[in-house]
Amino acid sequence: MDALKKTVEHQTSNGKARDSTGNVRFPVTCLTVDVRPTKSSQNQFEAENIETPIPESSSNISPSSSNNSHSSLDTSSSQQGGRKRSLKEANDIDDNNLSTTPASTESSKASNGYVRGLLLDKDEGDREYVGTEVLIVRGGGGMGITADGRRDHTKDHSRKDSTAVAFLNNMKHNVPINVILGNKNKAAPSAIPHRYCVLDYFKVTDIWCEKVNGFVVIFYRLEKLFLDKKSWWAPVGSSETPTTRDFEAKALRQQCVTCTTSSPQVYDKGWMCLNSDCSTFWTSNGNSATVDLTYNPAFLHERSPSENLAPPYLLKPDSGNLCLNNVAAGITVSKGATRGVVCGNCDRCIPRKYWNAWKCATPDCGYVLHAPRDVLSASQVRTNLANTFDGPALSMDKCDESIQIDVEQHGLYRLHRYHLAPGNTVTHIFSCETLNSAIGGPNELFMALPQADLGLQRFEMSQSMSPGQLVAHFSSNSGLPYKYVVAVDSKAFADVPPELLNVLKRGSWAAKLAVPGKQQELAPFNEILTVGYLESDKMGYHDDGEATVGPTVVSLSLGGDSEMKFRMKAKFYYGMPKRGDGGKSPYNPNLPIIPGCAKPEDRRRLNALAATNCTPAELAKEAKKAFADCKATPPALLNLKLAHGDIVVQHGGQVQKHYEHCAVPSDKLRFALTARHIKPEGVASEDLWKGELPAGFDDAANAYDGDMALYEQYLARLH
Ligand SMILES: O=C(O)CCC(=O)C(=O)O
Ligand SMILES: [Fe+2]
Repeated sequence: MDALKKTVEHQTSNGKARDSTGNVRFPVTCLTVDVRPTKSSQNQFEAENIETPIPESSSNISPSSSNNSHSSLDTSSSQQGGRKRSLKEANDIDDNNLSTTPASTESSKASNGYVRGLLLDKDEGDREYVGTEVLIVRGGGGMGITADGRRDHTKDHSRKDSTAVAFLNNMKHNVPINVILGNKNKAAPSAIPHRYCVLDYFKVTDIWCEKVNGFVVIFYRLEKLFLDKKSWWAPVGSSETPTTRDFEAKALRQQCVTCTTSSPQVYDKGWMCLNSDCSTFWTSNGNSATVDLTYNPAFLHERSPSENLAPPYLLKPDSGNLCLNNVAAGITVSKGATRGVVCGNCDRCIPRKYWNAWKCATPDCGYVLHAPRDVLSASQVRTNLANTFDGPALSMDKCDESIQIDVEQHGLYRLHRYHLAPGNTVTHIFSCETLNSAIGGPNELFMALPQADLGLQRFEMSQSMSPGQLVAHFSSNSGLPYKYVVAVDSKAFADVPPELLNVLKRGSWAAKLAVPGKQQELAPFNEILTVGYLESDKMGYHDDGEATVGPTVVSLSLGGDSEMKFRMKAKFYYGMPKRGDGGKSPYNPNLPIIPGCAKPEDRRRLNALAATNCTPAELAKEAKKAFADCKATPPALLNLKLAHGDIVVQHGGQVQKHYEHCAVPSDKLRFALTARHIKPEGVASEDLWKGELPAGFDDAANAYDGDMALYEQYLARLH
């Protein structure tokens, strides 16, 4: 049975899409939707932002036909990113090619050189055309703010740009594109019923160059792949699809006498050479083309026969049921399954907001599709089985030379304590196979968690440019309510599955090892945040330094591997919030020079200069010179390679104040269970009971002891 799963990840375009008011003008971008069918013909959308602004319509032809079926994409799609970061930061997982802010070039690479889908939404500029069977769209990139303050083309497009190469590949290899229309598109021939609606499959028929604002811009003509049915977006009352078509009727195509390139007659004013390399490009009788152009009706009316090639999957499902039970284990955690499905009742696209189900948000629809609960073992989701020895694990962590490390062994656990500042540490406690497979250990915990009713869901980002946008990872809170960017309800410890209390005990054990001799500083943990990462989910850079949270944060990692990276916040790394922003955030001589920061010698020199009576402009000039060769984003100074069963303890206010961390899982399913001490004074009195632990929980006899008996057994085997 075919069904459709789709999503669009809305991503900012690295600040480029902000208008003069500083608001992100979303969506000015065109998202390519990478559509990949699975074995079971479930159709899956994976979106990539190809940053293609679409110009406004200048003309419309009268539409044809009638069929009101449509599929829609919900705006509440998931966002790569994390808990409490700004969107800028959410998109800012910088090093090791982990950028989540692809420029158009990167997107095309990610689509393997083909355009899989095209989103046409809020548009700008001229000459966009959205007909019922033909589209004319402008390629992305090359936009900027003009001297008179308008957003327009400020750079030439090149046929070598990855977007252009991808469209050309689609045209030459006859690969269809799934087109989605947003309801902010002014060129749409009829009202678009949902925020995003799937139009149909289209093929690329022509690619040519024009001039917009004096710059070369590449245009694409797309034609509906199958012409037998009236397009659902045709205006009501428009004529039906003709039963016969004249496929021979073509617009004029003429070879240029200067460059011999053939161009179609796109505009009714007459033919022009549309090869941007030609000296006669975009001229008519020796004069540059005017701007008040209307399309050549013959070019718009051209049609080519439907292809013999059937599309790889149905864009609109013929049934709402996904046969997920019949497919390989892991489908519900694979990237495709992290996306939306089309509602079986009302065609709306439903994001996977809940761990266990897709639930349609259309009022009174009531459609729910349950995600089967695959019971996966940790070894099924781990691709890198490096830490699967019986004895203490090997370390693969990396850290900057400024960071001192204590290496210890506690039973079968290896412990690395990284000193970011005196009394401020990040401790990595490495597990191993013997510990993981112990009774009540990480293997059991990992298999039990997805079955437990933790209420995991993707919450809405409060700072999203697109209301309703969801964070990428699933989370649920237990114990005292933990307030960060998303409003997460909390389950009382009295009501949580025993596995979470087991995690809490392990966390307390780990914190005592990580922060030796400071037992009195360790306020008891009274909250656990469970974060579930499906394939490709990650958490962007953020800190855990909320005022209501104690100084010790401990996380247990279960399932897939992950990197956990720590970097200094830009302000502390460079001595200014952001390097190279034209002096808007000037160098601040009062910030501490922390070991591991960029150019400490220059910082000292700048600070000495600041202590003289130099002007702010002189200081800014010197700072600009000193940091001219620095990358804009600080590098990770500590990169922990977390494996199943590993525990990380962050301790000390400066870890959160001066540094930020991110989690980048590499496998299909991972949980991070993070315990904190929430200061009760910030919690509403009616919620305080939620943090109360069952009687006997704190008894020494019930505490986790680091599985010391297993260590003894291992030693006995060694000797
Ligand atoms: O996924 C992880 O290991 C880290 C999670 C985290 O940083 C957090 O929940 O604050
Ligand atoms: Fe965190």
